[in-house]
Amino acid sequence: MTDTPADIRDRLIVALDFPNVAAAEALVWQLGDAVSFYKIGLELTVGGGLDLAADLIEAGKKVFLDLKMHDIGNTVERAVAAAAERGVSILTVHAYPQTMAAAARGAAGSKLEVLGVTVLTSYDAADLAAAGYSGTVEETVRRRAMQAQEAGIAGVICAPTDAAMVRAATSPTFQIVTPGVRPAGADVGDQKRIATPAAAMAAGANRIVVGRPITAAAAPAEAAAAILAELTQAVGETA
Ligand SMILES: O=C(O)c1cc(=O)[nH]c(=O)n1[C@@H]1O[C@H](COP(=O)(O)O)[C@@H](O)[C@H]1O
Repeated sequence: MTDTPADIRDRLIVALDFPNVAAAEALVWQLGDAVSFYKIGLELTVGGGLDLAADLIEAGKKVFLDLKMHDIGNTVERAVAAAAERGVSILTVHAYPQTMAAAARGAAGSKLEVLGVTVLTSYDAADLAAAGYSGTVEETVRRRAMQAQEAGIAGVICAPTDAAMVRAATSPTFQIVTPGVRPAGADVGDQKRIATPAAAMAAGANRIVVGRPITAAAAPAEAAAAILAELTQAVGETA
């Protein structure tokens, strides 16, 4: 079955990494109907993002609350349950087994998709080693993806360069969402494990997260349209 234009739109999640609601709303206004899914992360949450999440949901948009939770089980379970009540579509936790199991309990019976953050896209092998891990990036991502599936959460966040390996190691319904996406020639910034929107799709990602290539573009609506066109073509090629 091929994707409708609305399905393609839902595959692009725009990261609203802004310090306040006014700046985020200005971008949402500029992007209009072209974008249906927004991510509210740490910076905007501190800047009033939870109220904006409610407004976006009210306006018919989907919201990914990127809080990367990691705490004792009781705290995570209750915080995830509270997020589910807000009507957000996606919530992140760190991909530790105890945390993911608690998150699964908190989301039980709701429509909230909990995703485990495997290895940040700003990490390479040296960063992982410096954090005290002995396995390779690939081994760590694979283990965490399998533990996410075992814990019963919806899927993971991983780099687009990991997506094919995660897809092969997990069930077809397991959700793979990839940040670290850069259209060809775009500024890489602090990301280390990146790929283009088309490559992320071809590797098996369900959705991509894009921030600065849209939010810092001179013409954000045109940048989003170009990425959507690339996704449309990539989905057509993999169908
Ligand atoms: O959980 C995330 O969304 C996330 C995980 C990860 O490994 N890497 C990563 O970049 N992100 C988020 O994805 C977005 C990427 O933004 P850009 O690098 O500006 O496209 C940011 O909001 C990050 O917080």
